[in-house]
Amino acid sequence: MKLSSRIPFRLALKQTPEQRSSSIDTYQRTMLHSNLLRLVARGGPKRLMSTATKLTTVEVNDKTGIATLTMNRPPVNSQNVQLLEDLQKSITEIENNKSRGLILTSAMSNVFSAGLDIHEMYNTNEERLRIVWTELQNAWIALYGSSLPTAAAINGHAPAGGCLLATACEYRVMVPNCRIGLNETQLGIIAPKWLMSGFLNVLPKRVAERALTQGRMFTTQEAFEVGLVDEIANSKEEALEKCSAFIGSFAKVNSLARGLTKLQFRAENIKEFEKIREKDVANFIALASRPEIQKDMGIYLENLKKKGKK
Ligand SMILES: CCCCCCCCCC/C=C\CC(=O)SCCNC(=O)CCNC(=O)[C@H](O)C(C)(C)COP(=O)(O)OP(=O)(O)OC[C@H]1O[C@@H](n2cnc3c(N)ncnc32)[C@H](O)[C@@H]1OP(=O)(O)O
Repeated sequence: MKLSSRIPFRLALKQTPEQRSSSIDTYQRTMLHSNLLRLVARGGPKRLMSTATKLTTVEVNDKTGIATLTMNRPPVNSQNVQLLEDLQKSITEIENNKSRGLILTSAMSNVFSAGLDIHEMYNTNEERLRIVWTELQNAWIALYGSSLPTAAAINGHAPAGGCLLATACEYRVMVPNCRIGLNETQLGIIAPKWLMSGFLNVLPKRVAERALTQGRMFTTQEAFEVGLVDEIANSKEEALEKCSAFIGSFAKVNSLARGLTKLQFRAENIKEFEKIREKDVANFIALASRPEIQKDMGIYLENLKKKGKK
């Protein structure tokens, strides 16, 4: 089951708060049960494979059984609807193919992901905005809610939505001289709580609050010092090796117990997210449609283009 195939939230909205909370618990139980079945199924033999969607590839190492999911949308892996959908397909595939863990990385040489594709939000209609935001939510919950061990080999810059994907993983290894962070306040926008939750999981509250209010982009070294990334690697290859070593550290741990323990840690955030996900889409549409936000997006895109030409 894809975690994004979620509780029947429209039904839950018609219920009393008590009924709603019980529906959410039912969802959680269903989610844990389905992840449990997947974990039990994972006990079988490993398979070697290499597959691709339009914008992602999945390669499973036949020796370690670890899958590497690579985002490949030049020039900067900005997250359009296609990339967000392909990420979900690849995550589901990795969860179903008996892989031992998932490493997320990028095919670009200096960018992990530039976050949401701003072109997708600029000069568009409400329906498109709804699709963009829903697919971002779906991609995030598929990664954040996966019971597999997950790690990000951050081989380049990871602003905003790039940081979101990296912090949805359990472990992060980053190459030097890049930047990572949630820069939303710098753009004059407010990231919703669920979007911050991975960040809040890994940083002390005080550090997270300051970084989020400043819209701070950490250098690799700074990110390592505050704990936003776990290790620094000198190359993408080394980052992949370190991520594999992290996933390998669970080799002797019962995978069912591991996965369920992880999900218990994340259940509260997932539950909160499920409660507000529809409202969150409406909020995003309202925010992104505002004329002043549209104007700022246009200026931001122009500046990015000018910078690119320098
Ligand atoms: C203003 C946004 C308003 C949003 C409204 C509501 C949103 C509410 C909630 C917010 C949640 C998530 C938000 C996001 O994820 S928004 C995206 C934020 N991302 C950024 O700010 C990153 C911007 N990009 C960069 O800083 C740099 O590109 C880079 C990633 C550090 C890479 O630098 P580089 O020198 O290697 O490449 P560069 O020359 O800058 O870019 C190459 C081309 O790619 C285009 N481009 C870069 N980033 C984006 C992007 N996010 N969306 C679309 N296009 C992007 C850039 O314009 C260049 O294009 P061209 O070749 O000149 O045509």
